Amino acid sequence: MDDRIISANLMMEDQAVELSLRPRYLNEYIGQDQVKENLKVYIEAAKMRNEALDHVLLYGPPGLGKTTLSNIIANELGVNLRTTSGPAIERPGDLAALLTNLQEGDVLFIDEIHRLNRSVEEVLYPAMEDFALDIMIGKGPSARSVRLDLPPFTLIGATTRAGLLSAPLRDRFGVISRLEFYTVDELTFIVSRTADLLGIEIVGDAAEEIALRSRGTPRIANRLLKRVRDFAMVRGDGIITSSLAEEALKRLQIDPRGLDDIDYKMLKSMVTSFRGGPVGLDTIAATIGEESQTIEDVYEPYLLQIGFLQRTPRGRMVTPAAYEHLGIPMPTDR
Ligand SMILES: Nc1ncnc2c1ncn2[C@@H]1O[C@H](COP(=O)(O)OP(=O)(O)OP(=O)(O)O)[C@@H](O)[C@H]1O
Repeated sequence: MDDRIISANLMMEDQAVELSLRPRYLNEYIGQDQVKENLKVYIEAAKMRNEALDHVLLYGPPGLGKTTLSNIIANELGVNLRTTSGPAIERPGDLAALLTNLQEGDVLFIDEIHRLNRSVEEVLYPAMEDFALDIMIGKGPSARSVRLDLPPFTLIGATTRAGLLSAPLRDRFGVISRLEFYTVDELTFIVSRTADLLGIEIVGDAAEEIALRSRGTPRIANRLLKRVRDFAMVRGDGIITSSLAEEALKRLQIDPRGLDDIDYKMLKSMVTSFRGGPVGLDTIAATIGEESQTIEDVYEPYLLQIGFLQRTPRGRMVTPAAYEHLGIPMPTDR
């Protein structure tokens, strides 16, 4: 059989599993208590008034469950969800087509909303504010604009950092919620829940073992669980015990704090080439051959969270805790 067909099938299976793992209602969504409690009130109030929920901006590092939460909001409201992403909407007409296909109360989810281009963003302003679409007819001096009414809808935007949005766009969201990294207890719960749903037997402290190395991120926790399951099937009897989990995670080169080789590369190059900093983000990126934005969105937030990195006005600095974790003595004159 054609390799591409096999991998396409595998991808579809993977996606189907992913979808079935997604919690569908707020009470199944673990953690993010503050965000959840507030959303419960806003959703309830919108339902009581029979209105569309105000527009919601969700921000936070990737894999914390922004897409999952948007699905839940639509389910809780009992409306349809249309999903798209900033880079997928190339022209104003693409957005107009999406908006005119919405039904009253529907949720439009735009992932990576900070990547919308300017001309598309401008179509979004009146749509968000007045549920209206301004269409230009003709060109040059005879051009005129026609206003088209849209059904009331809820826009949910997701982004890794709220600061990446232009101010006029950010101001048009009535609800702005930041998703936080999950605690080890919450992640342990998520790992156990996923294991249950996938019929994986996991015993003792193995779920916590995986949670500890998941960088506060459910997506990583679920991914590690699946890889550890592979080891359990091939090297053991399919049951994930604590010692098997530890062994498998070691082989996956994930250290006890969840750091991977890129974190190491970054911290070590800061230590060896820049005496631990301060050093600018772009310099770090160039030194280790990664995109600045990837470092800022994916790697740095967790390193800041666990206190291995510090942001100062003069650049990033490696902290004493990170030196200790790396087993490298800190320069005394720093
Ligand atoms: N709060 C949560 N409670 C339970 N399971 C969760 C939670 N958040 C995420 N998950 C699980 O983690 C999986 C992976 O998360 P997923 O990749 O869907 O995050 P996401 O919503 O795409 O993140 P983002 O949009 O923030 O990048 C989900 O399929 C779901 O099973």
